Amino acid sequence: MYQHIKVPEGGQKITVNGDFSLNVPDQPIIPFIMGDGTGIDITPVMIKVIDAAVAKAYGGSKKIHWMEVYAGERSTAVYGPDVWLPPETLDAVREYVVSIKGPLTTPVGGGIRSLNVALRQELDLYVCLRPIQYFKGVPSPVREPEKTNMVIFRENSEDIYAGIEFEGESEKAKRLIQILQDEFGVKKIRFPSTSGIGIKPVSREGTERLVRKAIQYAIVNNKPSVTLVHKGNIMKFTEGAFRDWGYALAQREFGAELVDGGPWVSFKNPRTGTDIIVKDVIADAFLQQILLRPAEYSVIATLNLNGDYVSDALAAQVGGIGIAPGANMSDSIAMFEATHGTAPKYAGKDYVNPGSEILSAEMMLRHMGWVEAADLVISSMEKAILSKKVTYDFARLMEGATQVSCSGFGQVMIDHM
Ligand SMILES: NC(=O)C1=CN([C@@H]2O[C@H](COP(=O)(O)OP(=O)(O)OC[C@H]3O[C@@H](n4cnc5c(N)ncnc54)[C@H](OP(=O)(O)O)[C@@H]3O)[C@@H](O)[C@H]2O)C=CC1
Ligand SMILES: O=C(O)CCC(=O)C(=O)O
Ligand SMILES: [Mg+2]
Repeated sequence: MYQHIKVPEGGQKITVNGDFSLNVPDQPIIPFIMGDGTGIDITPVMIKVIDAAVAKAYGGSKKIHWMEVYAGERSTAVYGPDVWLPPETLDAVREYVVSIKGPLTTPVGGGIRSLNVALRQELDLYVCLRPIQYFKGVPSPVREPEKTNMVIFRENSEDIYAGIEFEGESEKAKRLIQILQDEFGVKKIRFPSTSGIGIKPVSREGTERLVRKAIQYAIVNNKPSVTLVHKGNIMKFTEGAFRDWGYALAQREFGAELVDGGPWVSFKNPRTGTDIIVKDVIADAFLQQILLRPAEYSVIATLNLNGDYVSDALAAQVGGIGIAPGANMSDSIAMFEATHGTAPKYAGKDYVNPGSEILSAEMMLRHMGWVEAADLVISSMEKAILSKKVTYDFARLMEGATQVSCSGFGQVMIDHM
């Protein structure tokens, strides 16, 4: 049925019900993308650790059947020189519902557009969910890292990531600038003859579906607040509109009411009766407040570019992007992936921290309802860190640590299960 994807025998598909709940068989087939760069180091370690956790948690009654699907450099090797994202990869990710990927390279300036962004857009994985959690013993640049406890909902389908860009001095850029000047009265393009032009679409629908998910998450997980992070003072009809549409949604769909005349709004959590405040903050102020007053923030809903910046910044506060997991989700499909990239200087050296991808897989197990295996991943991660047998990123900041390799850290985790 597929050209190059080999469907494992003995496994079954995860399926989705009408209410978007999952039917997860005991032997599910999970597609994975190995990833470029350090993907070849971390993905096999992730698989080994997750297989060990599942085997230990369920005594052999459950098992994941991993199915490699291709994107990035491995895809060009398998499908041909210019095939970076074969259609059958998208088909398989859709068909098998839950998947995981390693990082994929995107060149700066010219060259292919991001495959990571393409996967999110093609599959309409509109939520990028990135929890920021502190593990005891992890070295952090801040004094009280345990106060940083947030969950980022990054809008994943719009904003400047739509890739509508025209190179400076190209015919298209010149035409667009001409139209802006002639038809829209634009006078403020400082150097029109050499300006590249980028377009930033942000819609009400896109904002509402993201903010709705963030508020629902706050309700289910009994969180005290949802903060809309934006740069709406400068970009009024994109980032400012994100804020306004977010507040309007909270009022319309969740019955939130103005706090002290607004703009903050608040409503009672229907499950627990506690207050949930929906507030907003401008992105630059947010970036200093997460260092100075992190405990004031809980669930974060933000646009695509802000979410990208904020993810790495918050990850650094709890130990870095070596331990920063994530998921890309639509209502039905979920593709898990680390926050970090391919770290090319370390590729193939069995060196980097596999923690982000392992914790992304932990989110995947929880999403599948395999809570016992997910708990085992978390507890073995905690014990591994407390044993101080850690990869270079933690070892260089920890006193008395023993530095282990990428696969070595996976083994330390397994030894602690
Ligand atoms: N979702 C995805 O697939 C993503 C892909 N990318 C792509 O990755 C490529 C490289 O991007 P770059 O900007 O260098 O960002 P990276 O996230 O790949 O690396 C930046 C730095 O983060 C640290 N780091 C990254 N991964 C790990 C890890 N597993 N363990 C410990 N530390 C880690 C390293 O820090 P140090 O030098 O201090 O050791 C590294 O030099 C680009 O092509 C980019 O587009 C980027 C982000 C996400
Ligand atoms: O697509 C890329 O290469 C970068 C993506 C990224 O930085 C992210 O998803 O956080
Ligand atoms: Mg990023």
